[in-house]
Amino acid sequence: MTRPFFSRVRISDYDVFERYAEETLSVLAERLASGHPVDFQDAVARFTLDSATEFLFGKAVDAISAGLPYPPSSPLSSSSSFLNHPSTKFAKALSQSQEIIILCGIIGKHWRLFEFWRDEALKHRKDMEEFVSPILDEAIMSNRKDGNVNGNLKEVGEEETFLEHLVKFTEDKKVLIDELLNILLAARDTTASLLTFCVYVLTQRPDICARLKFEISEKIGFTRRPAYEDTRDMKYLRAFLNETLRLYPSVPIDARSPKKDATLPNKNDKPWYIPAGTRCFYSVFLMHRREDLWGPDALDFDPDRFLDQRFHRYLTSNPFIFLPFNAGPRICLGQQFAYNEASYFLIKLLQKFDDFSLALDVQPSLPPPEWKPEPGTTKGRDKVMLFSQLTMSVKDGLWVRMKSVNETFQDGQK
Ligand code: HEM
Repeated sequence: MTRPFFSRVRISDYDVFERYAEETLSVLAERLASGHPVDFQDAVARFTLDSATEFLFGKAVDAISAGLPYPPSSPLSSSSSFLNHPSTKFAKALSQSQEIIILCGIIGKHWRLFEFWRDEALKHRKDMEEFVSPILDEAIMSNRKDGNVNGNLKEVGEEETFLEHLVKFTEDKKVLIDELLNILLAARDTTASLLTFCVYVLTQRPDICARLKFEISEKIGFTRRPAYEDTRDMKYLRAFLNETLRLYPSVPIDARSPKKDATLPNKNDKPWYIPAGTRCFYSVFLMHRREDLWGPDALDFDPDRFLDQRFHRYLTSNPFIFLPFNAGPRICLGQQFAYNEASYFLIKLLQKFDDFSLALDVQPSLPPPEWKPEPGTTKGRDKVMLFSQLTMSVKDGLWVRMKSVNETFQDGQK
């Protein structure tokens, strides 16, 4: 019932992204103009939460209107209007539910003992339901009004939200909330992670930033909003997104368990025997950095590897070495939505900003100084601390400075 909703027409409706990208970029510009750096990771998590809730429920939680945090070292950091904003409650409940999911996954079947006295997720679920419940009621009522009580009209309507589509199948509020929150969890932090690491790379690689801007100037210019037809043909942008997902995959570790007893090949030895039901974890993060799979420059950030002969040499012949969205029947349903959303946001960002740099003076967590770069490893390469729960992020936010593109530059490129 979910799959038809992710059709091309639906996911290439860029109006959903426009409003929240505009709002996020103006909030960022305002804060930067006041002389403060911004936590880019926090800003894009607000953007992806607003776009995803609008796409799914037809109503955004409006997380961007809460404003942005100040660096923890700033005396302005704990404004009560920011901390008590209704969207902050929703976002916090979503993140804390995610932490419980991870714990539950790690502890496995003994998790029930931890919940002997109380349901750990209940409070967070209630906080989210407070927002979702009235929207559900409205969708159920309107479905009944349309005379579709028995759910006969199951095709996806043109202007329909995901929720309006789901209520044609069931009015069971528990099922509806589970479905919606499941997709929201899958959609928000993954795309926020991708955008965060894209900007981290831009702070390190002005050469890549210049090539992206060149492609934008050729295809769209610096004043027009991007359309689906523009982003579809932007090869360097897509290669940049893929290279970011290769070295900084949003989902760095994944797992599968076989339904029946199975074996896995073991290069120079007998195959591995995997009994049915055994959970096998694998690191997409490490696989994406292997020189035997990606070549001797596997550790270098180079989008061209998705455009030149290396693409055919390594990837066409062995496509399962690149798994940011996983593969097979349970491949990410939102893959195209994510590419569209990230492309849209990055184009708008690069149309408006320049000179991206890390604000290391306010960055709360930095890699320890003894982590010196070592050839053949990525130890000590990154200037920020990577952090991983279900998704990968920058520990304690990605604090950056960037400059608004000046008018002269814009005019010169038109
Ligand atoms: C850069 C962004 C994203 C990345 C890297 C990503 C990655 C993934 C991965 C690795 C999985 C498979 C998890 C597993 O092994 O079970 C997955 C599943 C899924 N993703 Fe995404 N995702 C992204 C964005 C999105 C978005 C924006 C949506 C929805 C709008 C979405 C919806 C889903 C859904 C519904 C599933 C479950 C599919 C199923 O089990 O059949 N994802 N995603």
